Amino acid sequence: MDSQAFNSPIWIYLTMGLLITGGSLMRQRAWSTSLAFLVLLLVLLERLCSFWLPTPVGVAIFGAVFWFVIRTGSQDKLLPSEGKAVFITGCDTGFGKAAAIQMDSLGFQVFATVLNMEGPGALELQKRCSPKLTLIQMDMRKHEDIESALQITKKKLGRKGLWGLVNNAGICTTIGDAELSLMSSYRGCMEVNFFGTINVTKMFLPLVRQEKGRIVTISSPSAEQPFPCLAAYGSSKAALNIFMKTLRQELKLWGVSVSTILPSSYKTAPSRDPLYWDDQCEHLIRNLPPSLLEEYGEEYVQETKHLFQEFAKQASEDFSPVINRIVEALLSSKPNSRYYAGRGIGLMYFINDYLPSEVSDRYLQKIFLKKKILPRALKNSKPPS
Ligand SMILES: NC(=O)C1=CN([C@@H]2O[C@H](COP(=O)(O)OP(=O)(O)OC[C@H]3O[C@@H](n4cnc5c(N)ncnc54)[C@H](O)[C@@H]3O)[C@@H](O)[C@H]2O)C=CC1
Ligand SMILES: C[C@]12CC(=O)[C@H]3[C@@H](CCC4=CC(=O)CC[C@@]43C)[C@@H]1CC[C@@H]2C(=O)CO
Repeated sequence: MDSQAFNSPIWIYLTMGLLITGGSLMRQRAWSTSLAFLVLLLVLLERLCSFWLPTPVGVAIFGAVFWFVIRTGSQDKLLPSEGKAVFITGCDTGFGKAAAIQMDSLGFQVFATVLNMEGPGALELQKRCSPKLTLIQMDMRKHEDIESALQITKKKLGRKGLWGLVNNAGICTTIGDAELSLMSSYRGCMEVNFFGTINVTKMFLPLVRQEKGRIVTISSPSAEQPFPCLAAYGSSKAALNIFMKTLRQELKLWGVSVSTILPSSYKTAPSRDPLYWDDQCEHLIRNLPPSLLEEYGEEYVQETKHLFQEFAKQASEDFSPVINRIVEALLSSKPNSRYYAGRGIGLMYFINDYLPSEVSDRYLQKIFLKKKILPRALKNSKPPS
């Protein structure tokens, strides 16, 4: 093919279209026959745009139409919710409480666990939800609590199994550099986010297998991307992610679907409470080895806390993207293995998946914590070349 053939905008559109197609289909797992149809649509659309429109306008229209086709083409049908039993952890606050209320309103038989049966979250659930909802006290660090929750659930279900298990509960015990984070913080995150979640999953799996149901786990992009100062939390979620990916493969035989939800940043309990992070920061400074505190400096640790508290102010207060994804993962006729929930998450993953790590690392540092203070020991030394 001579070089003239490549001066047509077709190659720009086609490359862009296939890149968007590939990325979006991978995201949506829409491995449907629409691929051939979509490629033909790309070529036809390009001919129309390149004949009658200047390239930038043509690319813009082409991109908009293509995105619309992808978005509508990948919506699956939803199964009925009436009478389906769902067990959801961490309903005192945040996504868990909102999801329990939403699922109860959709007719699910909800088993909602809370840490504090007399807390405001539990009282709100009792007030707002139907009598079908069962509140259960459960600290997922305690095997006996999980066992008790399982017995209560089984007694209520009778001969029925469990359609859905929503692993929502999770904590972030510290915001700090990986080197500065205390081992107690690493263990605290692992105890709840990993060991607690897999213990609940293993104990409730027989009930879910009985219904050929769904397991939905709320993870975090910090499990897959190096968010600064979230090594303890991100590591625990990374361990959880690989557990769920493995489980998804192994449970196909049983007809059980396993999905992971990856939310962006939301103003739930941890982000709402600056005092929580003041305490975390004071605890860290009190417990750091003196030599390490000397090398980094207290002002460096305090800056991290202040930047995080500033970041938390811009977190979204509308939880509906997450709640809608949870319901979709429970009721879709073809649930995805992964769901992104929130603004900017697609771009974040595009940068992470397709651009050099230098770019994606810098992007994360820009969007999350724009640190300006250097560790004390570096202030007098030459910057690395
Ligand atoms: N808020 C956000 O920006 C994001 C949150 N997530 C994840 O969403 C999930 C829900 O968290 P949020 O609603 O944001 O925060 P949240 O703090 O409002 O809710 C966490 C829930 O977990 C429960 N919990 C904590 N320790 C527990 C334990 N030992 N046993 C049983 N339950 C326990 C709490 O009572 C609370 O109800 C978590 O897994 C979190 O990692 C993921 C990405 C973003
Ligand atoms: C840790 C926590 C939940 C998260 O996963 C977010 C984090 C703030 C920075 C983020 C931005 C994103 O776009 C993806 C999610 C996240 C890594 C949040 C700070 C407090 C949240 C928490 O404690 C959850 O239990």
